[in-house]
Amino acid sequence: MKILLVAATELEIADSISSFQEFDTDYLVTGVGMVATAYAMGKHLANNKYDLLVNVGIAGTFNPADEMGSVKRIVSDRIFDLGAETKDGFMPIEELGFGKSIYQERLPGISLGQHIDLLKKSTAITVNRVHGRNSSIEQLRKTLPLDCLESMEGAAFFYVAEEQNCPAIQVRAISNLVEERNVSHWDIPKALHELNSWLQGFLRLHRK
Ligand SMILES: O=C(O)c1cccc(C(=O)CC[C@H]2O[C@@H](n3cnc4c(=O)[nH]cnc43)[C@H](O)[C@@H]2O)c1
Repeated sequence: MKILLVAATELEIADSISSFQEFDTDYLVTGVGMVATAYAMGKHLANNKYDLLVNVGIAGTFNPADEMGSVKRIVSDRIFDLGAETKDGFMPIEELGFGKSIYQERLPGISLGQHIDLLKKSTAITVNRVHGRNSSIEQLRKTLPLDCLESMEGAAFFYVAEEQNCPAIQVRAISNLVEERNVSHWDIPKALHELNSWLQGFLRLHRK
């Protein structure tokens, strides 16, 4: 199976780069955010074809019960705030008639086995501005499922996979609770360790 690993930063996959070389697997570092992700993927996929795209990274969680470092499979991801403000609220892009904001994992008739099946499934939102103020987080909690993650790339990754009609999965390890900004609470080393352990196991099973 020809796989492309996609990550926002080199830091997120640094511990697996020797495995990519060992298993002859391509990887793409896009830069942080939806615009950088869509541009880098579109450019790369114009000249390269894959059987599976895999987006990996760290993420924030809205669920205080989630353990730092836990690895989740994002099955549905929404471009947050894509739409228009109205007098009393918000009109999503779907209602405006200009497209959609929710994108899904894509595994048409493909089984990737237990290594992916055993991961806990989650939904996510993808943001340009990381939530870090109590008032906006409290507001958001009223509308989101508790089991929801936040990243800065995921929905853009699924968008490009859909445009390219290519199978795609997204796997993220939790580095922080979405709370009032306090980076000292984040556990990026644990998230990176768990993410890369998962990734190396996955590559071993799905090498070319
Ligand atoms: O310093 C900060 O406030 C800060 C905020 C968000 C992310 C970072 C990073 O250094 C990592 C960038 C990377 O991490 C993903 N990520 C991790 N946690 C979250 C989150 O709570 N909300 C949104 N994105 C998150 C994101 O996908 C970035 O690519 C520093």
